[in-house]
Amino acid sequence: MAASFEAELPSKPVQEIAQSTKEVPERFIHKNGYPQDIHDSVPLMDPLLIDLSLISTEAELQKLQFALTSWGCFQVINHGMTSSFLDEVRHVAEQFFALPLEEKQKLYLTVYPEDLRKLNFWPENLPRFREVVLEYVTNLKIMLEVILKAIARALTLEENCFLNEHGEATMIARFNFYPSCPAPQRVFGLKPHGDGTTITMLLQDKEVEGLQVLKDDNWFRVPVIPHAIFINAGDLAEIMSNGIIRTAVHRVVTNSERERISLAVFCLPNPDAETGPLNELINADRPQMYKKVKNYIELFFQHYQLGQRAIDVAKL
Ligand SMILES: O=C(O)CCC(=O)C(=O)O
Ligand SMILES: [Fe+2]
Repeated sequence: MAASFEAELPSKPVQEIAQSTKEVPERFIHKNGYPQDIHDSVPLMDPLLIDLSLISTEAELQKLQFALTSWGCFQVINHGMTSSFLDEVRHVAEQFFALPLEEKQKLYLTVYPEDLRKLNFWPENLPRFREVVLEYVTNLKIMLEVILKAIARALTLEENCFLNEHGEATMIARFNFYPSCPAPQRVFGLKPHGDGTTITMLLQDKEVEGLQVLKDDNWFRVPVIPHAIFINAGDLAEIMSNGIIRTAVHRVVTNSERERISLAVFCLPNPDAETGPLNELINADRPQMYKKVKNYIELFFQHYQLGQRAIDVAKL
């Protein structure tokens, strides 16, 4: 139910709807047998913590390899950002959602490349918003490189190969707001999806759980670890790794008690460049499984609208 990229925005933002009524509009009711037991019976997953300060050690790279190939996600700690700074990021996100509607509607933030930052569209009435968000994404940009290098090493490849295939990163920040919901058994916060990214870096709500990940046809709750950043591999990591990394399919469930906020930063390759499986990962045992793709995000949203997955089109 969170507002997603522009194409998906409902006519009236969900935050406003939740404020004006306790009835859930029909279009939010999930049609395909939403399970009643979404919360209690879904097990908690292992946190899959990766310590970035130890990322060049064999032990950490092995954990990363396991996380990428079996789950497609992990959580990073010791990333260099303090807990109080992460709280400040959450705080500006909360302030943002308290703004009048016109200010919020303008927002969909490309943060990299820098020349595509349309700072004039950023909320003006929040004194610390720009500064905090810019500091946060500057840190994430550095972290993206560290992670792409670590992913290469975890797959026993030369450390720059993912980074080179990726090229200059596009990074898009999206603030998600999930109101408390009177019918959590029947309404998703976000329906099951894989992201159309290389990786997505998510700052979760500090207290309210809601994110779940699919593994071998079973859902697992992602634990809230306030000082960690949750990283999920998207379709482009699956494509670049020729299927060795699995996109983490995930969903967000709602609850009737509390609202939830998260900040997702989507990391994508340059949309004008072709991105495909790394040559190092194509061989007689593992033939090329995906086509090269260009401007994948567009393909992604065309399919998302139809409830389909773009990665299926990219498969050979
Ligand atoms: O809010 C979350 O926990 C997940 C958000 C998400 O999956 C997305 O924005 O694509
Ligand atoms: Fe997502």
